[in-house]
Amino acid sequence: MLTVYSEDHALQDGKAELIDGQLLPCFEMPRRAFLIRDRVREVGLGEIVPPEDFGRAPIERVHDPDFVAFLAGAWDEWAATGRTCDALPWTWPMRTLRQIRPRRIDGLMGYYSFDAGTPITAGTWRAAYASAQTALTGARLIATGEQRAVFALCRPPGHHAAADLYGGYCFLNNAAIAAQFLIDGGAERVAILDVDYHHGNGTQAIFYDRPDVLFLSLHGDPAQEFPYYLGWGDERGAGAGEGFNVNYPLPWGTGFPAWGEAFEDACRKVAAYAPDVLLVSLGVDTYKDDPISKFRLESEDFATYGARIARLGLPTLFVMEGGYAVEQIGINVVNVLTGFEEAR
Ligand SMILES: NCCCCCC(=O)NO
Ligand SMILES: [Zn+2]
Repeated sequence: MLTVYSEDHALQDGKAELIDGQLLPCFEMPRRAFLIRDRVREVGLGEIVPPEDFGRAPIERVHDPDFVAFLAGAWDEWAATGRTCDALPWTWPMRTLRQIRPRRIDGLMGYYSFDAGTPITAGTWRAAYASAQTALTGARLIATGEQRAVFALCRPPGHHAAADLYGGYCFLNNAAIAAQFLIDGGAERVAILDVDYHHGNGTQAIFYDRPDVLFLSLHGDPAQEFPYYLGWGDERGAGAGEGFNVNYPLPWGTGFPAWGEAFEDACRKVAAYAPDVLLVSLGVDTYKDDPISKFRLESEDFATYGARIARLGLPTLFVMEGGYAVEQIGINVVNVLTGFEEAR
């Protein structure tokens, strides 16, 4: 399996995130992608290639141009105020307040974000842009038939980012950008299967009223888990998209037996939808030792579900999302991919 990877991911190297009531070192760190890359090399998964550059147009097919312009210029605006630390929002336009775009960078960050755990740094825009290009390159390789399965080693991740919203360590929604690129290139149906521990609220929101992209997500029950305010079981899509959004909220402590049951149901729904391409938002924070998550998958379970994905027999693009048990991340990610390869 070919891997697409950009060294520019390392330009996103935040110093701190607000979590558990304190500023802690960022869990979403460059070492995550380095260790995944090293494991890909170690097992000989396949060639590793840099992304092509598709420009901003495919990004703006998903994200609002004013949001993209904000992300591209946010660090400079922050630095122009004389501050050198990471840029973190600290106030948001909640109930009773207007959804109006202020001028001050502090207000703009609150307008465009939904948490204080996603630092904007001097390198954020270049890293996020490269991550989107990484997913787009994988999509092109699949669309042209050059590859049947590709691993887009994206960092920063993307599934929490919506049309004009960032958060959850995500700035641009790599999987959604790739899905839209495939649709624009002639695909009639694309399925996005999100196996990250957290609900892909951004991906859901982007395609919620559309039948041409089926979104399915297994995740920590939002009644008790981030992102809390989306990902509930009664969210099935809207308008023409009714029935094309499927959430599987699962309780803390969920292990592979229960997780696998939901996953099997999701796979059957993907098969019934018969997409031209399957995208997998591959987060491995479902692992039992993940420091910020509460499922109980073992490393071998990742190979098991990778093989199940292969048995769908679809052109498949794996897009890297979360996973913070850093010393094990390479093994868990590549277990999915080798499990897939061995079952093809
Ligand atoms: N800082 C709060 C938790 C962010 C979750 C990031 C993630 O892994 N999403 O999939
Ligand atoms: Zn996650």
